[in-house]
Amino acid sequence: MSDVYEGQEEPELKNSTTPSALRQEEGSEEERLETHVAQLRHQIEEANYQYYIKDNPTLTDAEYDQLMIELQTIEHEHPELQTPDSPTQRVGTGPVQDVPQHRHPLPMLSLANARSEQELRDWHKRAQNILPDATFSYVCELKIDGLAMALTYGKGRLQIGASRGDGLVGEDWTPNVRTVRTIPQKLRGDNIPSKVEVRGEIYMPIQSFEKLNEEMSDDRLFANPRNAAAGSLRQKDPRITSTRNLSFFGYQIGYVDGMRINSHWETLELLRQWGFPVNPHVQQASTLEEVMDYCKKWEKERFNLPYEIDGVVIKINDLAHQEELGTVARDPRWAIAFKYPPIQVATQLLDIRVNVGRTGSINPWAVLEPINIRGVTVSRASLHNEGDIQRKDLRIGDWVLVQRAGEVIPQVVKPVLERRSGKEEVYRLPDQCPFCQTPIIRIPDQAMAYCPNKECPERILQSVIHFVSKGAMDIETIGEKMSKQLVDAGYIKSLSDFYHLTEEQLLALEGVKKKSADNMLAAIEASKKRPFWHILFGLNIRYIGEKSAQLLATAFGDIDSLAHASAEEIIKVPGVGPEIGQSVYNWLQDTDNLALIDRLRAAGLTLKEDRVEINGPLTGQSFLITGRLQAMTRAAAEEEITLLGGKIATGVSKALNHLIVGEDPGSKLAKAQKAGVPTHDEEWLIDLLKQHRED
Ligand SMILES: NC(=O)c1ccc[n+]([C@@H]2O[C@H](COP(=O)([O-])OP(=O)(O)OC[C@H]3O[C@@H](n4cnc5c(N)ncnc54)[C@H](O)[C@@H]3O)[C@@H](O)[C@H]2O)c1
Ligand SMILES: [Zn+2]
Repeated sequence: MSDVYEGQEEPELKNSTTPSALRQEEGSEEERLETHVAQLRHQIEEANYQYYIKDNPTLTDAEYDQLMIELQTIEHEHPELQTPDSPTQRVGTGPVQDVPQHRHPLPMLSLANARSEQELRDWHKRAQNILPDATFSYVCELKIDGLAMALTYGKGRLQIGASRGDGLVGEDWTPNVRTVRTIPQKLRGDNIPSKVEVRGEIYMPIQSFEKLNEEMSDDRLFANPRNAAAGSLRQKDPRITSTRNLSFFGYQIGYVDGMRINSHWETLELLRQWGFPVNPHVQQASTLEEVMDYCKKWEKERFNLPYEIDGVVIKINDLAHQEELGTVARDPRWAIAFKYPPIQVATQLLDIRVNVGRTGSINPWAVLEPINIRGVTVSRASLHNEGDIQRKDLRIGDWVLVQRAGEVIPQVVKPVLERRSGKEEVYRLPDQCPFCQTPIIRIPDQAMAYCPNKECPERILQSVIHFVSKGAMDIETIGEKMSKQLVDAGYIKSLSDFYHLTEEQLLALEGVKKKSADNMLAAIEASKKRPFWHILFGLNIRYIGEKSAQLLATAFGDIDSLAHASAEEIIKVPGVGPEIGQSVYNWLQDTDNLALIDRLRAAGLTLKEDRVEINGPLTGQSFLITGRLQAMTRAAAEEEITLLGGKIATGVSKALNHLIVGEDPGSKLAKAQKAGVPTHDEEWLIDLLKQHRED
């Protein structure tokens, strides 16, 4: 988690307001308390800004929560210190200036937290005291770790998608929200109100988060899927949002015109009918014991989910009860979040070592005293880069907090300063690559260090392992072990050597029989037909992930056009950006790399976007778009059609299969009608794409 603490001072953590802690300071007791409260508020405001506006938290959630609890406790004990603008009274933080604002017709609230069974019981007791005669039933939901959105539909069509902001005024992100594929543009069914506001969570699946971070430069890594989701949604260019694989779960109706809904469970059912994804694990409960069981069950099972949750939300089912219970400050009384403890454990940092990545990056990693975190023994963790180690001030011998969230690789969060003995050693990156002894280079303004030696054995091995992997050349029969055997035997010095391997060579390797040698050769042969973008991805160009490889392949069509493009032209491709663009450009300026491309071409690889070869559900069909689309940009629509195998025609002819007609269509419409080409509206296209999208 490289972003934690960046540029921030360590917050002073105090757990209680014991007078002894305060007495040591100057001034009267009240003054000291006031100053302390002001400090807390300032720290929380600052953390809110970094978290909600910059999508780049400077505290861990646990640290933030601790500050908040402290402030709440003081305000509770000293009501005279409470102010209406205290962070305890408001959610989130106001919208940023240059984004259109959206005033929520009904405030978007936060949730009170329970961290133990007792706190859950206390919540229940408070509700029961207000409504002594009521028999409550509950709905239990997973607390998806994303960002809350309010989606306004008029006559069944999506009109506004807004973030929560400070609960009263949010940011209007409608064009970006439209790119989230699981959010319906149009409600389904015939039970559709004239106006309705649907609330839910936009989130990023863990897998997409990890992929995205692979493509980000190391000093811009997202701390967690929540920040990645927020950062991806809050983009000036919706085209970037559209590449980020965001998803959505609906969980509430903010308001609705002319429709009577009696329970929260009914709400969820309606949302499903209208076409919203509703989390499949929602469950009804009739007793608090059942609620507890649900909380316990998901505390364990949450690690098997493809997205992150940070707790469970419990809502009182009956909407009449909800209304009577109302809200207090920023939280409804009828709901509570049962939060899971952070998955951080302390252990000792025994050593720091480095490995070399497939692009030559020097990657330090932590050797840890083995420790069990949620059922998995962790003995090593990634440390990203030297800058990150310095920022966190990690020293060899330190006790450190390690966390493992979801499938995410274990991370060293920070040292436990209180446990320092003074014998800890400050770490410095070696001056030479430990695998080939070449002096390491550092690129100015980048946190990363690299082994520049293209013949570095470790770098070659890692690049080979990547080349044969699934998203790249998909040479299934060659795994990591075989890759190492091939490199060690000296057969593979360059990626193109794969295409000159002989059966004889393979049979000479330990444990290789004729059958497996034949299988390997067949798989290598088959890989020649891999579409261009997979090859581009397989070439181990710094920052190029699957998505950017697809974007580049679609934009340039073939390797020669890409190699002749200027850095500016590459950067201009929507979703690519300066870092990736510059990296691709630099890579293609290198004569060794160009020679590799020539050898791959000579071996028979397809280094162009052969559209017929994208064997997708739309293969063999041609499309043309005229007029303005509402839900997505034309470029995004064309890109998706292409990725599904469809072809974008250059003009109207009898051979054209589909003309998509947006708003204010041009002359193509008349031409198409004359030529008898089928025409469709945008919704038809959206349905078609939706139908064929593999998740
Ligand atoms: N690290 C930091 O610096 C920092 C700063 C600010 C906030 N935070 C984190 O954010 C929390 C406070 O944020 P918050 O005000 O969004 O409160 P919250 O996250 O505790 O709970 C409210 C939110 O839960 C979400 N949610 C997910 N699933 C839901 C469901 N099924 N039903 C209803 N809501 C659901 C919604 O987005 C809603 O807005 C803190 O406890 C802290 O963990 C951290
Ligand atoms: Zn090296």
